[in-house]
Amino acid sequence: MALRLSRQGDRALSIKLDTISKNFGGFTALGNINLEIEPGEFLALLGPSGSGKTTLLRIIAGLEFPDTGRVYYDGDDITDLKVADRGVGFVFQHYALFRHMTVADNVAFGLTVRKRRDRPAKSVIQARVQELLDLVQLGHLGKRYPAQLSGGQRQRVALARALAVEPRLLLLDEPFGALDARVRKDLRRWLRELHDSVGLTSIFVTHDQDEALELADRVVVMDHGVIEQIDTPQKIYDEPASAFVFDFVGESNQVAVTIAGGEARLFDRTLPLPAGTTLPGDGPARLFFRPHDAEIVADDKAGLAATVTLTRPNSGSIRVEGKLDGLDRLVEIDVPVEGAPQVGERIIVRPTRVKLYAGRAEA
Ligand SMILES: Nc1ncnc2c1ncn2[C@@H]1O[C@H](COP(=O)(O)OP(=O)(O)OP(=O)(O)O)[C@@H](O)[C@H]1O
Repeated sequence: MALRLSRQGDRALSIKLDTISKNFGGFTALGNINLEIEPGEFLALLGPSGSGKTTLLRIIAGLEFPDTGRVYYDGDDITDLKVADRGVGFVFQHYALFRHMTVADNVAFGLTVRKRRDRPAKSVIQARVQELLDLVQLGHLGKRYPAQLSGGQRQRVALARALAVEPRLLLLDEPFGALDARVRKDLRRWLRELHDSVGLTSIFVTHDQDEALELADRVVVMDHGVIEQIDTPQKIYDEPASAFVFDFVGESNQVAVTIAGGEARLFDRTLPLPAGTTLPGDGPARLFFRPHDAEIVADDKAGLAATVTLTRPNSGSIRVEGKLDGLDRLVEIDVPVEGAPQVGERIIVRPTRVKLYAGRAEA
């Protein structure tokens, strides 16, 4: 079916945030945020609870106003424009459907509440609602009430409702947060397809790194009201810009070392590092590596000594957990099933790919 919605592709909005900050009382929720979003981009705002994601999304929407800085849509300064005048679609986790209205009436809501002169004819609204329900694959459920739907179906209705007003920008705040893992995964893939077929600009808030990495064209990693990194999912994972990003995105091991004279030192010896590793300046540093970027070697000078505390299957390999010698830290690595060590065995772990960041670990 040809979708009229697909015409929005050429209308997708570009957004620019210029030195946005926001305080609540004495607390800085956002500090000097600069961000440019391309038309048609699918952007994830990723960060731990309280990092400022929702506040930033609300400022982009016009539900909240920044203390300083400007917001531009397609180059126009709309910082002071009210939410109702911005033409934005929302899907929020707790933004429930109207219980007393059918699914079709819920989807039609944004159109039926328009002033008479802007309101499409009843037959046009009906056709549009049907088209949207087909788009979210609920074409046969228009007469049902929200209580008669599953959680995933309700979120799809919420999306159809958000799209009904032909937004140029879709904002989603943890829209699948309350759903079980399986449904979340299905809806995620489906949402990405929907974004591509409708062709709008979408911004998605999540604290789930898998969701951000799987869905987004680019990921904005936030912590304490500042942006730590803006990059493609691949780069966020492979080239984390800070210790925070390395730790927050993906599984990681961390060891405190000291950099001196172009070497990384642990206790009284030099730790051999993979060729090409970039070292920070002299002083305390944090060494990170991912569980799949390590191997077990025989040479006890070639890596970190540990005692195996646990082994378990992990999608085709064996996850080995060990306690590092002399450190109050566990290490986790993935090794081939063949020749995997036993609990209690002493092993030497050699990281094959590491990142080092200046500074000490937070307590
Ligand atoms: N209206 C408000 N009044 C006071 N403080 C607020 C207000 N809104 C947000 N905050 C504070 O600002 C900080 C950022 O909140 P925000 O909701 O943006 O974070 P978040 O990253 O979306 O977190 P979560 O994932 O838990 O939703 C938090 O410490 C929060 O308590």
